Amino acid sequence: MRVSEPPRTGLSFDDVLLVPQRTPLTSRRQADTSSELLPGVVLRTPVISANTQWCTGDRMAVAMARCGGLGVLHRMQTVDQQLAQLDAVKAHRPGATGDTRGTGEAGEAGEAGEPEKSGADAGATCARDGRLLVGAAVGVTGDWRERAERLVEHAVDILFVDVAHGHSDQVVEAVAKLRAAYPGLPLVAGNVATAAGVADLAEAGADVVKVGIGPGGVCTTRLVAGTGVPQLTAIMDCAAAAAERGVGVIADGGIRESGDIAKSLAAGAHAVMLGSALAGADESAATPVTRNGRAYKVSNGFVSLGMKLTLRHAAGEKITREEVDDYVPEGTEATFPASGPVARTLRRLMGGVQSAISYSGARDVAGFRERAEFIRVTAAGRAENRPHARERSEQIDIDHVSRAVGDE
Ligand SMILES: NC(=O)c1ccc[n+]([C@@H]2O[C@H](COP(=O)([O-])OP(=O)(O)OC[C@H]3O[C@@H](n4cnc5c(N)ncnc54)[C@H](O)[C@@H]3O)[C@@H](O)[C@H]2O)c1
Repeated sequence: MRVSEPPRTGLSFDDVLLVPQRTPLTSRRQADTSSELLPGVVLRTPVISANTQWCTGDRMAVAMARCGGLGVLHRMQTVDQQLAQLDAVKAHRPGATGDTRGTGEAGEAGEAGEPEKSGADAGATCARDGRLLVGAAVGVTGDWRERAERLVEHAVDILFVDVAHGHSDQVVEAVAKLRAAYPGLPLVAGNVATAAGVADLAEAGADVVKVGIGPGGVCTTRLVAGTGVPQLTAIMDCAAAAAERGVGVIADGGIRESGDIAKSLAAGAHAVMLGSALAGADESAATPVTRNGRAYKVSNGFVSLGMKLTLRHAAGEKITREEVDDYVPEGTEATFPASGPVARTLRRLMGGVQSAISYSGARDVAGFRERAEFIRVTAAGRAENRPHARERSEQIDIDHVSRAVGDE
């Protein structure tokens, strides 16, 4: 056993605030949230929907790409099921119908996720062939090679090698094999929480590393395994190592509000991955339920069963009680309040990020990363951060505002 000397402090999102700085902007709408995840892949909304069974299927992947973000199809299903979802995303015709993100007025970046009345997918994330860009997850055991091969045959744009402990020999070897088999294919690998993890995955051939051990909204790794690095420190450590090697970073987990997205980008992430924050959306793969007259979406069993049993269940096999009892889950099932179209959530989140960029005196994400200054806060500071005048916070109740503008 050793304790790092001098003892290091791991910081979480709530441990810091961004210090306001003089801005040249006259409106937050002038701030540009675009971020280059990979050479040639720019996300106008640097948000990726999580590759979990209760977040990203084809509906969510289409909606995310149309809003300028990205969806990653989960692997908690058979290869054929995942391919059917991939084909469905690729069959979507940008501009075919409705609600997408606008380009904003001339000279302004516009608000992310903004519906565009003309129906054109103007700000959508597209591949070179004009179809929507989409990612898909693979593991490192079982049929993973076949899964990867068939996803590539079906024109997946980015492969995500996603394993709980990504800094393992097994994952490093899998990434190296995929890199050798598909030299030009964008590869994301994770999850890790240290500079050493980034170095090994980058060396193996990952273009982007996914960062986060245990911060997720439904994750219990830190309780079950007592393991993890507070997420802001993990992002900062990993982003520094990634910058040295010219690879990207996705901050995965622990983000509840737009301020946390802003802090992640300021700390060096090129995009964030959201699960719980998007799972209540109409397009999420979670199951809709109504309880006491209110609409919710619920996660659907993967967490309690784990990867192997979930895959057997998806293939129609019977699972015994013993097998379920033998599995040690590192997560918890969850219920998410229904939150309407994901475009609405993204618009709100990106509005917050635009505010953060302008408060830091920057115009875009690159400038934000350079200029941002974090100040640590105490418990008293954290208490001050939240609305604390009850009558006033009731006055600005968001449901009340929605009703007033006839949003519901
Ligand atoms: N990063 C996190 O905090 C976290 C924690 C738990 C699960 N998850 C997510 O759950 C999903 C399933 O992940 P998974 O890894 O269980 O999938 P999986 O069951 O496909 O496991 C992949 C391989 O990693 C090995 N593995 C898993 N945890 C390990 C550990 N602690 N040490 C060494 N090897 C380990 C497994 O034995 C297996 O060989 C993924 O999406 C993952 O990101 C994430």
